[in-house]
Amino acid sequence: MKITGIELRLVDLPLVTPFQTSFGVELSRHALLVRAATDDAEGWGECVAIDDPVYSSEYAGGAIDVLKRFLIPAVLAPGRVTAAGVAPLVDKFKGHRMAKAALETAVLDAELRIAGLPLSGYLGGVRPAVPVGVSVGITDTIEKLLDNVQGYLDEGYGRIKLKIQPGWDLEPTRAVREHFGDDLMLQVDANTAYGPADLPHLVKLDPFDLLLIEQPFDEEDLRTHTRLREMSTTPVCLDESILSARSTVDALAIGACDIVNIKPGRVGGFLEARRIHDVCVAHGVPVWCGGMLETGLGRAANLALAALPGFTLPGDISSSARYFDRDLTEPFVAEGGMMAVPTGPGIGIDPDPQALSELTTWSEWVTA
Ligand SMILES: O=C(O)CCC(=O)N[C@@H](C(=O)O)c1ccccc1
Repeated sequence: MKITGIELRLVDLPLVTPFQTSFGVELSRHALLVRAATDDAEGWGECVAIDDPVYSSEYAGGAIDVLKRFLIPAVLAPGRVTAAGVAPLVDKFKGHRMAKAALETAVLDAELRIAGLPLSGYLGGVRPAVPVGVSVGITDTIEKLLDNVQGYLDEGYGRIKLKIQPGWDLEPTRAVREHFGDDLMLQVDANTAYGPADLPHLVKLDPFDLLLIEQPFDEEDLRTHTRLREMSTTPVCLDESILSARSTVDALAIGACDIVNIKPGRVGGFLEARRIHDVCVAHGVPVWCGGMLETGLGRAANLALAALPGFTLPGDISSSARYFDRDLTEPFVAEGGMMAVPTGPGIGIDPDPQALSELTTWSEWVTA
């Protein structure tokens, strides 16, 4: 496939409410989009890097720079490219998995649109709809948290994920469990906010019968995750530590997790995400699809991945309205805790031209 040009575009989607995690408060989603133009179709990729390098080392400004100066020229140089050929072309540039993922996805989307093949079918999806949950940010009070959770349950979400951090963990988790009962599918996400000294404290989450505790310790500290699994009955899930199929094998080999959160943007794209899925299925480890406040473009692609057989736990693929008054695309809506997998070619959805135009804050064409 010949790519005639690549467009980088920043869009600014205000969040309906501030989203507080252990690493900061998001007020709006500044998403970096990559559009691959060919004579027969265009493909879209969404870079999940946020504004500041506080979730991982990547950030939107750095992704723009590495895409413009290194990744895009490497992919355009041969004159023709396939999606499977993107990773080998950019492998010499270390890291920058989120930037690489957006570029690979744009090329893959264009390729599949030309072939008339939905991303889900291409990846090996087996479900027409997938279970989805919702991520609930840290709030000022327990009462506000309970109101927020009630609101999401009223919208039909079956799984609740609570953000936790030191000082906001046992009490909010206990309050939600006691208020909504034992049947609620409930999990927590610490985003690396704890250290080895917190092991005895985190074991106190066991009585709340959580689905999992997500990434309590540093991305590079697999051993303390292993130690927590030895001390606690709550399944341990990794997020930030899972960068590739190789790092997944290492994490499983030392018993660092029971469950894996797969985010295609974090691991370099959907092809590596599928490899991680396959490694986990081979080890009997359940996976679910994490979210990074994606617009409908990234949400559509995540739904395709979540249709693979090993994705047996609800993903963070909430309705567009959970985050945005106005999405870039037709809004995604969860019904009864489920969301339909797009069936159109490629990611199966296009940005609304007016929304794209009005929400764009910057764009630039990069050609060979
Ligand atoms: O529903 C979503 O898209 C967000 C789910 C979520 O909580 N993502 C968290 C995470 O750590 O997993 C996150 C949010 C913003 C930025 C980075 C990470």
